[in-house]
Amino acid sequence: MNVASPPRGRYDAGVMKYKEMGYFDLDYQPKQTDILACFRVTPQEGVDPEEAAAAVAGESSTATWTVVWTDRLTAADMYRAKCYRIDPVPGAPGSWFAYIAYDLDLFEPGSIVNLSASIIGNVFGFKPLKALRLEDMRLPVAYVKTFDGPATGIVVERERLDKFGRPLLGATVKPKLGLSGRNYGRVVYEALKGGLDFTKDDENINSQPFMHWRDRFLYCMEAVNRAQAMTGEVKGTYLNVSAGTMEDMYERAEFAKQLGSTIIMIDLVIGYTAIQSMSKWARRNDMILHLHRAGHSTYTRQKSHGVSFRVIAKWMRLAGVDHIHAGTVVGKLEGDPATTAGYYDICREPYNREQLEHGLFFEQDWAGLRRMMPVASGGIHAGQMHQLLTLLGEDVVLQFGGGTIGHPMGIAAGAIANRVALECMVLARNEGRDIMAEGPDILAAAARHCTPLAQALEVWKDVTFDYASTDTPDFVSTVSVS
Ligand SMILES: O=C(COP(=O)(O)O)[C@H](O)[C@H](O)COP(=O)(O)O
Ligand SMILES: [Mg+2]
Repeated sequence: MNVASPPRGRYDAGVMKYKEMGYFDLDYQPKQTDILACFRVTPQEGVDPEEAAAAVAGESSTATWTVVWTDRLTAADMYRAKCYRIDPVPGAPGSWFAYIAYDLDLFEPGSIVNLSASIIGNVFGFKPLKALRLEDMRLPVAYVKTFDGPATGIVVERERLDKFGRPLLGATVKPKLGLSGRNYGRVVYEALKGGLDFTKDDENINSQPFMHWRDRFLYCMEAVNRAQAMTGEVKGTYLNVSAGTMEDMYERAEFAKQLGSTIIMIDLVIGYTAIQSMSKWARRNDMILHLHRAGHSTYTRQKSHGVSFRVIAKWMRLAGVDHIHAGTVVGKLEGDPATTAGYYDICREPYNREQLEHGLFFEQDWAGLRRMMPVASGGIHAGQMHQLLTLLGEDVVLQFGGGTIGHPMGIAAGAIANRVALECMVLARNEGRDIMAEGPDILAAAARHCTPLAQALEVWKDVTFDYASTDTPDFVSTVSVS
């Protein structure tokens, strides 16, 4: 900001640089209880990066554009966020990583909405900045402990489903809009009978004229019950309870419970408060809570501006969802391998160490909060099973929508192909084989005894989504590679 005349005393009326108002202090040692944030700051031409970083600290905590004497009625020195470190972004001239510390007292306990109203409230529109991105946050244990976290978590989900030692398999019903309740239920039945553990509503299935929500829930649960009886396995279908009001969502969730569903689903676009409310409901009602991250790419995908998905994943673990879409790497949607590995760590580790190569700028102690099951979904098929298992590990739901329902011999055949591909790959891995190298051979060998798998491999053999990722970590490697 342009400041005309040199400042007088700290609390004299007038405009003063943010740096001089106390929002920039490279000597500040963050406290264990501070909330930390790393922003990628791209100032406008001619704006001092340190002043820009101080402005971010100021505008996301206590500051306004001019000195206000009422600061003196508060513990202003403590309440001011402080930029305590600033580094140029490697390979991106004109951008800086600014590390900012916030005192815990600035935030209401147990409220993502309050946290986000400060950290991403209005600072992203600040004129002296060309662009701003929230890269990562460190949430202190003292703050983590004010949230309940996931109601169910990975361990209890596996216990309830009685499924161990392999990824879970799912499918999004397609086409995503237009099916009647009865035809929709047929898709669910075929997919579950064929060998999937879960089917799911898509993000935009709520209660449309072609299929009201009660029709969908009734036909889906009939399909689940029949498939369970057929296979002797526990099955589920994520009933999307997202709706225009909380009252509607509660009504839908209650009906899902009444029908015996093990799992319900919500979309990220319902908002943080609604997500936390549904999490509390899920905890009270022993329900697994699936979150579709619908809408996230509008602000997560570009490196220079927005909020990284790793921050959203952290907020969602606090807010308490059990499943979260976290990317596939090999599928149709954005997903750099290193960045995606960082998201999966946030979901599944009890403690994240700082790992710049995965985009994790801070260590994060989850303080006993349960773990989220990451969901890999979007343009994946049986021919990628070795890559999926290697890249994503075992505690993950692999969801093949088109890759089940698009099978040339029908939905059940698509499900069989996926189940056989998964089981042969898990077996090969457990036998110590190098599945990344031998994957195609392992699948081909299994396909000799499984026509549906042979057909799936044939029809999708050339399908890859090989595009450059937009969101990759920027860091200087400290590991020397010889
Ligand atoms: O409908 C699908 C996938 O369908 P299909 O399996 O037919 O491609 C999901 O909405 C996306 O996976 C969401 O993406 P993300 O998981 O990245 O948020
Ligand atoms: Mg979808």
